[in-house]
Amino acid sequence: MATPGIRPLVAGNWKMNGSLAMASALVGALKGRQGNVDLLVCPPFPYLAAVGAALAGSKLALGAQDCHADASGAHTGDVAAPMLADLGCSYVILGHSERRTDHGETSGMVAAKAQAALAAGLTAIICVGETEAQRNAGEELKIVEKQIVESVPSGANAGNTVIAYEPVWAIGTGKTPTAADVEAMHRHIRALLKSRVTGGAGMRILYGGSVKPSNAAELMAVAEVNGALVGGASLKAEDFWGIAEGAAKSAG
Ligand SMILES: O=C(CO)COP(=O)(O)O
Repeated sequence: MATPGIRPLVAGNWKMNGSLAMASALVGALKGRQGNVDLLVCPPFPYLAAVGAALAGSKLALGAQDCHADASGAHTGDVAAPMLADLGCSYVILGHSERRTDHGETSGMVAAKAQAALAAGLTAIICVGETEAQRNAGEELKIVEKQIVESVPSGANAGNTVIAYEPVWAIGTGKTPTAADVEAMHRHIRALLKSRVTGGAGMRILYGGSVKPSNAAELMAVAEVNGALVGGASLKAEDFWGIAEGAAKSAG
């Protein structure tokens, strides 16, 4: 079992993909399924309401991919955390490396967004991860530690916050770290959470980056891996479910 007592979470980050028709087909195929892992889908903002309605009565949770740090106001094009809660979201992904790169999000901004998410009653999935150059320089533990220290807000606990370790070089590339490298990073994150965060021993730490059905069981069995944040493979019901089954094996 990856961490005794922690139920795995398998989360699908659809990123900027899909259509209304695709969303409804995907959710229709997943909706009746449940196992001994928690399942979450995070569609783009425009599809949240429709996906939320389609998921009603199912065990699948709904999440968004970003929120603003303010609860309301003059921020054209942005979306506030209470709006997401209003739509039935229970999670929001924050600080994904694509947002850190595309929108210049700093860890300080991520912490402010996470604070807003927690205030709205959402669970924040805070993403961290090193670039290939940082790993080649042997700096990955230090980089991720700094991101966690600066991105996780005060008030975070095992019930309202999830950490997702996503090495940037593994996202969408088909490359994954070795199980030993994943374990070293997740153990480092666990030690950090235990020393800094209330209930850090029980906080979920997800792995993300090129997770697919064929590698899910191995990755999910690694010590201190408590589920997956899945990109490309979350767009196909059978692949996403295959990953959930891989995670369920590690759940015991
Ligand atoms: O960025 C990711 C999830 O947030 C991972 O994406 P892929 O699973 O497509 O590598």
